Amino acid sequence: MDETAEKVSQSFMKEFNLPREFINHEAITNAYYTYEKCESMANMIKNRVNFEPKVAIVCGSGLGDIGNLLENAVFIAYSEIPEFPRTTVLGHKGNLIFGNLSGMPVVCMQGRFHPFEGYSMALCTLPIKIFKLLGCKVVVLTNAAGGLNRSLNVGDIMLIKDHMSLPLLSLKNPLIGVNDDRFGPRFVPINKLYSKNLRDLFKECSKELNIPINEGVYGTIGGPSYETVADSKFCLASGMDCVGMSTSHEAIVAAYCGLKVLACSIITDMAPIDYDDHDPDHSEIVKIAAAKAKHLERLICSFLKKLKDNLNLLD
Ligand SMILES: O=P(O)(O)O[C@@H]1C[C@H](O)[C@@H](CO)O1
Ligand SMILES: Nc1nc2[nH]cnc2c(=O)[nH]1
Repeated sequence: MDETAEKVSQSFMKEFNLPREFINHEAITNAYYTYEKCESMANMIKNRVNFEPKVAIVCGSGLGDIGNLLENAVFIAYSEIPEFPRTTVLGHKGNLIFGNLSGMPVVCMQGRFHPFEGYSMALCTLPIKIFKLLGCKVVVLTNAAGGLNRSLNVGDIMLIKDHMSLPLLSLKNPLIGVNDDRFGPRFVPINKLYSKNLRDLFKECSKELNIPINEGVYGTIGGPSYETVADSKFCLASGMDCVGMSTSHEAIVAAYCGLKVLACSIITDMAPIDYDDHDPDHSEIVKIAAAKAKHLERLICSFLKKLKDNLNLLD
């Protein structure tokens, strides 16, 4: 660590009375955002909205319009919630929206936090803990992703059946630090992370609406730089079907907190696997996600309706 970073870290630890061993970025965040602090953030929100959501929807890049579908919507800007992070990325507005969607009480996160913005994984996933404390049972994660598998096309919807996260594999994990059992257990099995029951329900919606979907493995890289050709080839050969910079760590914290997870990618571009391939461009990615969001919105609405008729899946 350089000298300035060390000084900042020292003064932070002194201010919050953290022992020396909390030098890890994730551990510091987790030590700071205690269960009690998260509870008081959740209580502040409950007092504002007087509404108990059962499902949380996290909107990916360019997918924030999902939030505008909610009936009797109540908006809370992230800036109104003390100690909640702020969004910094184009296509991520920064509101929690509460309301009903297909008869299901929902909270929608219109804009997410990414590790490349400088936030720890633990801070990026703080909202998931808040959703748990608000009473949510399910989280629906959405994202914009680059297609690696050449059987995918721009505009396709990919239901995530599993993930591979390069940051998470290398000890950048939101659960690092002293564990509070009130959130979840120390060690978390994640081999069945993306609920089969919820995926089956989503597949039924796809058939009924005649909106084809693919199923595959989502890969997470740290970003904000996109992949080199060699990176893409490595990711593809490792079994990733598409690649993005979010979602996996959120899914892990959801599972840790006992929430069921459904996750979908919109393929907004093809990740470069040849030196002549097109450069990924974030403003294009946001435009394409927004333009293709209608099908995903219809699927999510139909999924919530089915979930309402199968509330046993929430147990
Ligand atoms: O929030 P998501 O995962 O949808 O955002 C994607 C991944 C990067 O943040 C960005 C790259 O263009 O879009
Ligand atoms: N290539 C590529 N395309 C994307 N589209 C959205 N996210 C990504 C990413 O991480 N890589």
